[in-house]
Amino acid sequence: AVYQQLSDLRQDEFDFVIAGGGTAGAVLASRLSEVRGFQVLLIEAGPSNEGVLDAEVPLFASRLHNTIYDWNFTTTPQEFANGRIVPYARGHILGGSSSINAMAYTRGSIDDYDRWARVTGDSGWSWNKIFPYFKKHELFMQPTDGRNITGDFDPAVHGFDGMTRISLPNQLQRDFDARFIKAADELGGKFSYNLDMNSGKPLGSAWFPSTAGGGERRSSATSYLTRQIMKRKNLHVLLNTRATRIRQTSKSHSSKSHGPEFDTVETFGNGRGSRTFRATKEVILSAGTVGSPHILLHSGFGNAKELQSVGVKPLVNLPSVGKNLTDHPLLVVDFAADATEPNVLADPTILAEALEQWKTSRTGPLTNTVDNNVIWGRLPADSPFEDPSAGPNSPHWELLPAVNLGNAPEPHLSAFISLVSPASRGTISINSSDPLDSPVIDPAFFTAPVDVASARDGVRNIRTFYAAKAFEGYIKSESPPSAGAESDEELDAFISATFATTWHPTSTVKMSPKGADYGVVDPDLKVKGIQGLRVVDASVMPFVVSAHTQTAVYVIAERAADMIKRDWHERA
Ligand SMILES: Cc1cc2nc3c(=O)[nH]c(=O)nc-3n(C[C@H](O)[C@H](O)[C@H](O)COP(=O)(O)OP(=O)(O)OC[C@H]3O[C@@H](n4cnc5c(N)ncnc54)[C@H](O)[C@@H]3O)c2cc1C
Repeated sequence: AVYQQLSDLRQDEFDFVIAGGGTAGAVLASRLSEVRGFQVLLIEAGPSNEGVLDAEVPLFASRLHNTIYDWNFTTTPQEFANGRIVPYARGHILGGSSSINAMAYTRGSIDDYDRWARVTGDSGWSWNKIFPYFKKHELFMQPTDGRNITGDFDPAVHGFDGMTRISLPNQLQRDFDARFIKAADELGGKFSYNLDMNSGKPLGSAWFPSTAGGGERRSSATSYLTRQIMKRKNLHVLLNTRATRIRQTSKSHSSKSHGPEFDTVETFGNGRGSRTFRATKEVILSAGTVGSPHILLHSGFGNAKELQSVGVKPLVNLPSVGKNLTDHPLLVVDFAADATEPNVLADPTILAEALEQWKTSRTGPLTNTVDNNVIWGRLPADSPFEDPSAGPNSPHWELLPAVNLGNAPEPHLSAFISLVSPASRGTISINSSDPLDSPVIDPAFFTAPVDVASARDGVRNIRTFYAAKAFEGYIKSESPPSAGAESDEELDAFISATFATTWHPTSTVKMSPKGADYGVVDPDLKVKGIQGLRVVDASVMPFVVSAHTQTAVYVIAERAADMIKRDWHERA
């Protein structure tokens, strides 16, 4: 059942209490409630995703920023940006960031997951062991325009009966998509066509799949918390309620070998007072890379001195909480182009027609996400920097072409450049003892010089790609503010003045080997040194994957659900 407010829920005790109904939280609630004997409570700070049109129409994704469906965070002033503050969207809605994201469906490389296995000492996180979970999550389907996609993807690496509908672009972009493939063939080498960049070897140019299968957004809420699943008597979904702290109670167990048990979640419901919920089996934090360390810090988990300095009583000495924040910075380079693709979002007449088409048949321009194509590449082999990537299959940058998007009325072609193997590390911290205050978010973008080098390399590579003969007569010239920036210094000034985020923060509650004196959770995602508490979301990644992060979160949650079921000797 779904409860809109705290007072609607009668029960106070459950087997599992999950804080955060986002990407990972919804997967866990769905999978754990497959076991009829498990009573599961999912607590989400935001409202329902039901009936939110902007969260259904793929091309409307950007309209969800700065709304009630976004936490509307901002970063601290960023040093490399001369003190500029960067907006930092996070989903505040059932389905979390999967309900507001750009829907790119990318897994990362073999090396990304094999590095996780290596640094945690758990082979279960390796590419080969995780691979079945990609298939369990994915329901790959035909694009809604019905075109023949043979040769555009490799069926062997996809799942066809999983939970989340995935597809290649639902509609081709006239003028552009064919030229993109031609350019890849013409230039070859690092730009060569890659049949399927979700094979674990993403480098090269490829078609770009998304979680907009069937022409509409598929989030963890629409795919794992369907109406049918929501009818389960043992599944309770509480909306509009914040988890504020994790606590011990008089009922908590404690043992010398396993430490104290944290079995209770303190909540606050939208101005309607607070209440606690007890988990007889486990509390699971799934509040995301910003939310999970925020709750832990306010509960007294962290660096004792730092907690004391803001008036929080230290309870569990875990100095890594909130550290290692890793994110992918983003740049946009624009080109004037002879692009005849309609600018749907900027023209009210075209938009009205496109919306009608979407409503009647889930076809047309609104079914696509911002990009149909992608290029993944690496810094040159002779780069003087220590390689921050997981290995030779992991890209340093991603180039995403977008046609006629944004408010500029004149035809243009953009390239989004995302730095997907960054070396910079930031922090999530708190500056008060009030858990309702916003956390302090400092991604410390571009504090590692290799990230600046990757950004310059990305800009230079999109220029090389767009200079292919395939684009002759189509691309006219590069537009300001990047136009004319050639030297390292000129490019650095452009990067510093304009970079934003790709919204891929991870690693603030990172995994480390059992027994390690760093990290926050063990490879089974249990918080070190205590009992009864796991963290399952993007925050546990020991390193960010060199890809958009939602798919990695889905497979973390799928594996976690299996681990939890196994621990409690239950099977669906
Ligand atoms: C604008 C945007 C665009 C993106 N684009 C893409 C993309 O195209 N492809 C891709 O792969 N990835 C993308 N990402 C990243 C991806 O969506 C995230 O990595 C992933 O969804 C994170 O999952 P999560 O479960 O860790 O956190 P989330 O999905 O963010 O879930 C956390 C949930 O916890 C809730 N919560 C937080 N604090 C509390 C609290 N105290 N009490 C109760 N509930 C709480 C939140 O409201 C939220 O619902 C994007 C993200 C954003 C924000």
